[in-house]
Amino acid sequence: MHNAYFQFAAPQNEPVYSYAPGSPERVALKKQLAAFKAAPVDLPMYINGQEVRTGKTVEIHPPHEIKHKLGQFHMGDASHVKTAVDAALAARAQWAATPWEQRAAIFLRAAELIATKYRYHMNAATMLGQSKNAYQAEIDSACELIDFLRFNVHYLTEIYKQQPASPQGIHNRTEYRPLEGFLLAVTPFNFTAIGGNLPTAPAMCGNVVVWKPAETAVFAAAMFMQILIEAGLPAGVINLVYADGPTLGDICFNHRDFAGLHFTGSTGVFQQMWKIIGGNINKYRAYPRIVGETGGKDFVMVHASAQVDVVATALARGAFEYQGQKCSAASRAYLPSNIADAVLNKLKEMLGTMKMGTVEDFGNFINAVISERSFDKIAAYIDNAKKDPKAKIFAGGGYSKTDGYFVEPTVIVTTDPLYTTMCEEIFGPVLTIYVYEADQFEATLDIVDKTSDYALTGSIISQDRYAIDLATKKLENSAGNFYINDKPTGAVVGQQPFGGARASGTNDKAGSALNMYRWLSARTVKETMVPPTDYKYPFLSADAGA
Ligand SMILES: NC(=O)c1ccc[n+]([C@@H]2O[C@H](COP(=O)([O-])OP(=O)(O)OC[C@H]3O[C@@H](n4cnc5c(N)ncnc54)[C@H](O)[C@@H]3O)[C@@H](O)[C@H]2O)c1
Ligand SMILES: N[C@@H](CCC=O)C(=O)O
Repeated sequence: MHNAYFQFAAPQNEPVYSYAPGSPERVALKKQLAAFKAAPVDLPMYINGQEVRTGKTVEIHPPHEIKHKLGQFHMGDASHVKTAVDAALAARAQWAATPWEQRAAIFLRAAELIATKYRYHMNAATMLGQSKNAYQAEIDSACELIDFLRFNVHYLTEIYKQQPASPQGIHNRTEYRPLEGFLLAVTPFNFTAIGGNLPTAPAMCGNVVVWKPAETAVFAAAMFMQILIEAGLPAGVINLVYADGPTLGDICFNHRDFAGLHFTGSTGVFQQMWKIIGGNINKYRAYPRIVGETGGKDFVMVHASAQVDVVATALARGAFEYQGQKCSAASRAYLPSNIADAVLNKLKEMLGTMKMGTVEDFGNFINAVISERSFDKIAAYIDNAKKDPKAKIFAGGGYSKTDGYFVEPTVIVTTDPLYTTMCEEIFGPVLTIYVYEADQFEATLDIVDKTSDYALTGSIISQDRYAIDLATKKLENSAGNFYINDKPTGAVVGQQPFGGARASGTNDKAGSALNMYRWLSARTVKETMVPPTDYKYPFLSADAGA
């Protein structure tokens, strides 16, 4: 029974802990890392609120310490995907009818549990499973995930308030229903927060979800699922399955009740899914909503007026934090000839101080890349650059997979603005730099715009306001998130809604009201207080026959 309009506190961004030497959070996190390393985990799927163990197990190893076994997860097959879809559909009616304040409370409670009781569990699982240092885990698996949960509750509350006008004698209203069917959330390895956001954003809206995380991120995903259950998420609302992509797609994309896809990952996989959904369009009850945030080839454009230290720092952080495995990572930069040498030398000096190794050693800025497949792909790009006359390895270039998948932060300088590594997404710690004549700023902006099919993030670094204005205008379509005098990474929920256009995705801006609208289907209801009782218009009765 609703007998009040409920309000939720306006959300604030979760404060980022520093993990500085001697801090209590550093002690607590190290303790949790040690605990996880001492006791291997056995991770089930979660279908209809039940833990499902198949016995077909896949081992989990930290990418930076591949000989250590962290535990295992239980792989599912087509039958588990089917059961998950059935469980979701069975849960739908009751969940959709549950009042907003009750649904919201579950996600706010999950946010609170992560902020307090499970902060170090989430961070340690992300550090060990996905090879993130403490700071990178903190901004992801603690703060960004908490922010997604709290801010999305706020955005949805604001959406529900939006109502049409009602003139005298008529009451109009808009109801924001969940979609008719189930949602599929398919999530990438690189951000635990994205893994958490993709199933929960539609679920908040009253939808039911089948969630498949990347195999390399199962540890943190399962931890988050346990927290959702502890927070009171009813059985069947979100069903976490581990299945290979094509098997999952075969069941979900052929189902009459498939209502939408919430995807983040590579462009190729998303385009393949879209094609299959398009080919099956006659099978569905309604047009599925398709939201996908995908790859990037993110740029840093530097003007002749830029400060050397600002540029070198933006490149060092933007390109190499989390080993360049952010969709937003700077992977191509354009330096003006007047400061290029100074920037390159400063950058090399910074890279020389970056330590690489395990996540337990908090002195390491660089950890491992996610998998052997990824390592081999990155190493091939580096090897090709070593052989190509158009490219020169300016810094780094080394790699080893003896103990873990380690790739040195690598800077390639090229004489060709269309060299392969200026165009293709590598998704590793490789930055390619093209030096342009300082008086060719505007022509180089055209090159920046046309070089890549992607349009995710980009930066302009300049002290000249006219140059900033020109770049902002000319690169309007080149990046969904555009930064002025900053690195192109590190968007914060509620501050820089995130997403790109062109081949980078549908630009529905994760962590914003725009995204929440995609999971709602509006019904408009008009009620007439005193209905008319005669079909004739007034003018007909007044001048009858004239
Ligand atoms: N734009 C963004 O907001 C954003 C954010 C994070 C990552 N990314 C992108 O994600 C990519 C890196 O993540 P990744 O390596 O996990 O991406 P990926 O495309 O390899 O995998 C993403 C998800 O899709 C699944 N998948 C793969 N093939 C499938 C298939 N045929 N059918 C169904 N599911 C399938 C994977 O198992 C995983 O769960 C990069 O391209 C990066 O730019 C984009
Ligand atoms: N919020 C992150 C998203 C990165 C995606 O992989 C950023 O802006 O760097």
